Parts: sequence; structure tokens; C-alpha cells
Amino acid sequence: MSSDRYIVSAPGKVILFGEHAVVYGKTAIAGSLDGLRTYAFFEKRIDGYVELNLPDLGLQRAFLWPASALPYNLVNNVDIKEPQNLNFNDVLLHKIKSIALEGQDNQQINNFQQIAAFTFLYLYTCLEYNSQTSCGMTIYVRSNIPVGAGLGSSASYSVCLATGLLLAFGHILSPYESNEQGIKKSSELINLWAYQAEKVIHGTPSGVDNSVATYGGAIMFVNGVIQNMMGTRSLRFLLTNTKVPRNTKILIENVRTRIENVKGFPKITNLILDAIHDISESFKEILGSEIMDDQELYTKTEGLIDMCHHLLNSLGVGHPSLDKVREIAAQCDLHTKLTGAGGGGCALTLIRNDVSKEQIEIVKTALTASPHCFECYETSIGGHGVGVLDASSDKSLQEFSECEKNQLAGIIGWMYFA
Ligand SMILES: Nc1ncnc2c1ncn2[C@@H]1O[C@H](COP(=O)(O)OP(=O)(O)OP(=O)(O)O)[C@@H](O)[C@H]1O
Ligand SMILES: C[C@@](O)(CCO)CC(=O)[O-]
Ligand SMILES: [Mg+2]
Repeated sequence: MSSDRYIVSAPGKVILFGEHAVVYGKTAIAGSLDGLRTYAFFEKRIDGYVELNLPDLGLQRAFLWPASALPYNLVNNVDIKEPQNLNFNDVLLHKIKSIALEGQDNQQINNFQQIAAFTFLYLYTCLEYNSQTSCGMTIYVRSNIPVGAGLGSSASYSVCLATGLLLAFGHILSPYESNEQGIKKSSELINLWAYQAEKVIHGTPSGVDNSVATYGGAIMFVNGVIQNMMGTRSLRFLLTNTKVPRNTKILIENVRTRIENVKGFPKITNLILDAIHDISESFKEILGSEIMDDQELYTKTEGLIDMCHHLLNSLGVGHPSLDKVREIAAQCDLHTKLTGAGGGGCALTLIRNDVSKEQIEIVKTALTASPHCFECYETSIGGHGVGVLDASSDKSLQEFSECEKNQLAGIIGWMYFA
């Protein structure tokens, strides 16, 4: 990026159908959450230091590393622009883990903060290698996506880092400086590098989360192939965060154990994954049907939501708090399933078009009231993917850090890759 100061932004996501099964090549259907986004401020510096500020993770002081201490010698000699040659570099990650926390001013660094730092340094080291523009950099990340709640906070963080660093080291041009073909190529590269970052965080991600955060909108995803889905935007959902903490990586590993360990009933587990796949495919057919009236569309979708939730429970990724959300929403005849990796985090409730504002308020009040104190989001599905804002003329780091998070999207001048 020719500018020395810019902000990047990427949305969170919601999975309608197909979580966990998508890791095994089954179909998933997901959409971006335009109201919930991560923003990352990038400013080049000349002293050779790399500074990473993560206030959402409760980090008191910034991470600070001399760029010269990074293990560039372990980076695989791949062409950054040839995505098919990208293999995950375990040796590099191992080394990064050993140096990332050295000399961090004796602060207590928790697991979330560590993973965020490892992810950043992994991308920084890979992308600065081969670059002609070594300089050092300050990065400041802010997000209104709840962290670790199933709404793709990690993917949104990963897409922001991949975009900001690819721009900084001259591997891609911004949409300000590029044509349609160039922007398309840049988006592909962003998505690929964000997938590498998701590997640091999740171990074996399917790639659906980073694809939604990169491209926005509503997509169908199978084995890395992304297809746009029109029509999903018209469905309304209520998202409820149970605030029960969970870890996506561990939940994915638990499902894997059921498949790979003979004691975990691999045959039955595979049948469950196939059933989830059929649910996604049925939903796609329902949405694509031109003859189905609204009544039938909603009734069928509600049936799929119920089945999908129970199948996910049978994979061991449910949680009593998620069943509580279902129970409360069912009192107003609304249907709910867990979304994302499960184990706590968020639930997704379908709002039929005949549901009044008053009914939604009744459900929200019951969910947010004591003793549950869940948090509700009414946010639409779809909207832009990753974007960039040239901040050279009007936004300093201080202004960025003090700006209301919800106002960042409204700043004039955003350009989107997708
Ligand atoms: N705003 C943020 N600042 C820094 N790091 C973040 C931020 N948001 C997410 N992360 C990183 O992502 C990790 C959480 O990712 P995790 O995959 O467990 O949850 P999620 O992405 O919110 O849920 P899911 O993957 O089910 O959608 C954190 O440990 C942190 O490393
Ligand atoms: C659980 C999972 O299917 C979705 C997490 O948002 C994992 C993945 O697809 O990488
Ligand atoms: Mg995640």
C-alpha cells in the first residue's frame, strides 16, 4: 500500500448449517455479519520494531518485538503469490512460540493473548520474508465481535492481519490502486493467508470462516470451493451469546477423536456428518425453490434447524446453555440451533416473517434477563467482506483507538475487496 497508515476491516460470520461436518468435506452454508466487524490499524515505523495492541483481549501493554529477532531463516522458500504452494510451516510456528513471549515486560499473558500473538508473528514472518520493504510496524486491533463465541472472531482477526500485512509488504495492491481483476486476485491471496492464520488458531479449520470474512455475503462452502448464495439475505435471525466460554480448536479435536478413535464410534459419527451434509443440501434446495411459498419455506427450515441442533448435540458439541436458549425461544414458537463450534458461545434463532416486533422483544427480554443474562444481537446477514481505508490524511492511531467501534464503519472512504 502506498500510504503509510491505513485501517482494514473484516466481518464476523454465522454458520446456518454444516458446522463441524464442513471440516470433513461436507457442505456448509454461512453468511457474514455486517454489524459485527474487526478493525485493524496499520502504521509503518522506521525504528525496526513491531508493536501489536490487542485491547479486546485485555492486554495491558502492547507486544513489542524487534523485527530483526524473527526467524526468517525458517520461512519456506515459496512464492507468496502462488497459493497452491503454501504448506503450513510447523517448524516456524514452533520457533515463534518460543520467542513470542520473550522480554514482554513481565506481563501475565493468557492463552487467548498468546494465540493472537503467535498468529500475528507467523504471518508477519512469512510475509515480510521476500519483501523489499522491511521497516517495522504498529498494529492496533479492535472488534465488536464477541471473542470465542462462535461468530468467527478468529477468522475476522486473521483476515485483517493477512490483508494489512500483504498490503504493507507490497504483495497486493489496495482497491484504490487496482482494477477488478487485480482485486479478485488480491482477495484470493488474502483468503489463503487468512486460512494459514486460522490454522495457527484452530489446528484443522475447514476454511469456511475465513472465506466468509474475506468475501462477505452468503456462501455455500464445500472443500474450499465457494459459491455465492442469493436469497439468504432475506431471512432474519436473532443471535444469542450464552457467554459460556469455549475453545474452537478443542471442540474440533473432540469431534476428530470420535471419528478416528475406534472407541468413539467412527461409523456412527460419519453417518451423523452425512446427515448434517444432507441438511445443508436440503436448505439450499429450499432457498432455490421458486414454487415454495413463505409458509412452507419457514416450516421446512425450522425442521432442519431442529434436526441440525440435535445432530450437533450428538457429536458432543452442545451445551445446556444452548438448550436453554432453544427452550426460551420455543415459548414463542421460534426454532433455534447452536452456531459455530458450539460448546457454549452462540445460538441462532430463525425469525419468521410473521413474527411481530413485540414477540421478538418478549424473547429478547426473557433471554437477557436474570438468571441467564444472555446477550442478544439482531444483525442482518450479508454485506461487504474485507475492506481498507486510507488513513494517511485524517486518522491518527489515537483517534482510531478512541473512536466508537460502531462508528468506524461509517467513516467515508472505505474501499472493499469484496
Ligand atoms: N479482537 C481480537 N483481537 C485479538 N485476537 C482476537 C480477536 N478476536 C479473536 N481473536 C483471536 O481468536 C481466538 C478465538 O478464536 P476461536 O476460533 O476460538 O473463536 P471464534 O472464532 O470467535 O469462534 P468460531 O471459530 O466458533 O466462530 C482468540 O484466542 C484470539 O487469539
Ligand atoms: C466448527 C467449524 O466447522 C466452524 C467454526 O466456526 C470449524 C471449521 O469449519 O473450521
Ligand atoms: Mg474461530
